[in-house]
Amino acid sequence: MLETRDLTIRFGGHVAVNAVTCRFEPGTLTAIVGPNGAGKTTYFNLISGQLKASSGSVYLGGQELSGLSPSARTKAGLGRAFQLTNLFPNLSVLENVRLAVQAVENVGLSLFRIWSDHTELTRRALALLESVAMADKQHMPVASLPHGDQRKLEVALLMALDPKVYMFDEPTAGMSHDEAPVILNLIRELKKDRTKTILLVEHKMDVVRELADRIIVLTNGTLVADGDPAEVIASPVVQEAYLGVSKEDEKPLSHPHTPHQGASA
Ligand SMILES: Nc1ncnc2c1ncn2[C@@H]1O[C@H](COP(=O)(O)OP(=O)(O)OP(=O)(O)O)[C@@H](O)[C@H]1O
Repeated sequence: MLETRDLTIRFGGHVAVNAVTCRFEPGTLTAIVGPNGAGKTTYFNLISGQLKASSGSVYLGGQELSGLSPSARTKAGLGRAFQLTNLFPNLSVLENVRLAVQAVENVGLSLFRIWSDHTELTRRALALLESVAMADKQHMPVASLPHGDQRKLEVALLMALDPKVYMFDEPTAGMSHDEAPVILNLIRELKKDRTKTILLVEHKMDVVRELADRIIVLTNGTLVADGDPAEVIASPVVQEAYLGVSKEDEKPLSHPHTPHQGASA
């Protein structure tokens, strides 16, 4: 179980995440919604360690993660999408995924192991690429991929880690109508594994309605609603004050935008 306790960050005088205490259970997909600037991405950054909290703590399976680096948190089981800028832009799509699989397998520098495991690693890397419908792009350099493919590759790399917790920050943002279903299908598949905890920041209300087992609402950095999706969506306070949409409305919760630099998932 992932847990935040009184998690808080201040930027100067502005409290972007304000004492958020919340538990996320395995087998549950929790959607995190709220208006632009509510603190959703910042909350993710505090959990994954990209930002250092002003106060409060993060626990995963009882282990305190506060103070650990993002990579140490990844080792502990937190899965936040890679930023492609951290990859090898001139290596191919397949080579990048194979490196991710290899890193998790801890093959190390034994030349014999690398050679003998090569076929198996390639097979696993290809299977991951197939799951994001990118096997046909395996030989392309990562740097030359269009935006939608880059986002799909981020998800393939995340799956290579096989984390306990999957954190998706607007996973289909900027994708075409053809591409988005690939990612949504993958999330549907991941949900079937009851050992995984999934967090999803998402503006698209129809996606939230379909995928979420639970919704939490942040506004001005504060947790203002938490519960069953239908109840949270229907609650007058959320409808009127925070979402600004009518019950039947399928419009986004707020306007999608480009994620902040250094904070994309
Ligand atoms: N590194 C930073 N320095 C200063 N202020 C920041 C920083 N990161 C975020 N903020 C501020 O914190 C607040 C929360 O931003 P955040 O991006 O977390 O909101 P969000 O809910 O993810 O919004 P959106 O839906 O637009 O993505 C905003 O007022 C933002 O300007």
